[in-house]
Amino acid sequence: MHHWRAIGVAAAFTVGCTALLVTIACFVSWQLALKDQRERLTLHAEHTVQHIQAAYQDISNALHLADASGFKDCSPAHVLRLRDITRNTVSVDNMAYAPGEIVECNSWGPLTRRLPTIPPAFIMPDGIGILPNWLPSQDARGPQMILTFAGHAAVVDQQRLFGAPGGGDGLTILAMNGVALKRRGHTSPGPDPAGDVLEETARGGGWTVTARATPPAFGPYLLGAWPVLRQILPLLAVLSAGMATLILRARLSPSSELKRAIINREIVAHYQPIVELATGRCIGAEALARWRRPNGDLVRPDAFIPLAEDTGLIQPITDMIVDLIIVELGDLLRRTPRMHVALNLSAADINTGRILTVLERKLAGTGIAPQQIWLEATESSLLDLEGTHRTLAEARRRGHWTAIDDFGTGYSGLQYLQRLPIDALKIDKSFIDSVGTEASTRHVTEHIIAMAQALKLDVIAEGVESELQVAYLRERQVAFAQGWLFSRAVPAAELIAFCNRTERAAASARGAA
Ligand SMILES: Nc1nc2c(ncn2[C@@H]2O[C@@H]3COP(=O)(O)O[C@H]4[C@@H](O)[C@H](n5cnc6c(=O)[nH]c(N)nc65)O[C@@H]4COP(=O)(O)O[C@H]3[C@H]2O)c(=O)[nH]1
Repeated sequence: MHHWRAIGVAAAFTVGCTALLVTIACFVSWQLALKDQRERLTLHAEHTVQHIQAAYQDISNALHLADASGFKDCSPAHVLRLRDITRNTVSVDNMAYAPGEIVECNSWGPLTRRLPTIPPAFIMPDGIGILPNWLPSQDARGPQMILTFAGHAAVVDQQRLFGAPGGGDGLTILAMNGVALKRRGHTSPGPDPAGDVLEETARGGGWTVTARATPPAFGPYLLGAWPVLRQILPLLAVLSAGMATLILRARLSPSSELKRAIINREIVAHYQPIVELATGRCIGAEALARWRRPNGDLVRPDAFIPLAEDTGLIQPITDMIVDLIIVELGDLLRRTPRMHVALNLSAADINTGRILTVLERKLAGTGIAPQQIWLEATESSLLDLEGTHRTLAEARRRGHWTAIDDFGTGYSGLQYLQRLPIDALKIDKSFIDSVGTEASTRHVTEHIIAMAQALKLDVIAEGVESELQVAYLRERQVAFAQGWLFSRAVPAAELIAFCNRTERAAASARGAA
């Protein structure tokens, strides 16, 4: 179920990621298109400036030629001269003579209707006046530009003047020397009233030209780009699926699952009672970690403690068990000072001694005495003898009891035991199992008990499952035991009930005696 959910998440991730990648690709290509348009706009403005400069040179020559001709009378010779100049100047459509308030003649001859002159919008440094946006009539030719000098005027097609190469594609010249330009088909100068616009300005030879374009909006651009996008879509989907697989693998790896379990506080503690064989009373319990999965399954420590030890996750687990002991058994321990809880330590906890400061910090102010927390080190984890010695000695100095767990499964001999600062020894279940059997280990069991007693260590038998084993242990003065015969590892509430029950039973046995 858990995996199906993860696969569902991965599928959703793939779709989401593909959509995101498509959006990013579209956005980036849209931005590139805008950048490209901006560059073309700049180029267009620069070309226009160059074009105007060249055309202006021509027009200026034409005006100076007209002036130099000396004609000021609109005589046929004057008109002929104007016609000649017009024909020989590419940019100029017509030449006129207007020394006062009306235009007197042009290259076609004297004017038959009265046409008043209009003052220029601005004057260039060389004295030529310029009037853009002149519409002689509502004819289809569009706005004209009039350049005047010493009574003569040159009429120029404004659109042709600004029709520099590099234009097109919706690029237009918006203004010249600060004057907004009318375009063909537009009745008023200036930008379109709505929408985003891009504008770029270029300067040169006394001319300032602003070019303008309407950039494509994101939505319409996408529609245009869809055929290309469709081609790369499978590639993006494969890329997303690859990423989803990698993430899924990392998420489903046992160590990341365990890490998540720790963060989600899925690690819980069960407690197995330790009983005094002489009275049957509960004298304490061993805290044993369990992993309660979100679906309620309880995972045994053998399935995750080795992984936790390998991946450095054992220390947060130990800390979590300490927290649980304080919260769940705090009341019991405060009420019954002779009771203890045994905490399993990992090799890392023992070698570094870190657990001692953790315990000191966590126990402070709880009313739980250090001697109520027994520290168990498995025999197989005692690799670093010096570190172990230091930590166990310091633990005892702080008041904790120390015990060797699973004794007999490693290679420790009497000499080794003698040197370790410990209070108790737990005999591994495999030796207790041999009691009453013909197994060769049964002699070792005898030997371990004798050895522990010789060293004046408390002995706790682990994995006691039968009365026969109890009788055997009693006979050899083994004081304490734990095992399924008494109780399995149970949640805190059941442990407390078990201890109360054994306490009442022991009291009534004492009363009866
Ligand atoms: N068949 C049988 N089994 C019995 C009987 N009595 C007790 N047991 C089991 O024997 C194990 C005793 O714990 P252990 O030797 O410390 O061995 C523990 C301990 O080494 C490790 N462990 C458990 N909790 C922690 C922890 O919080 N930290 C560390 N570092 N190790 C832990 O995992 C090991 C296994 O723990 P569990 O699976 O809980 O298994 C427990 C307990 O449930 C019995 O009569 N019959």
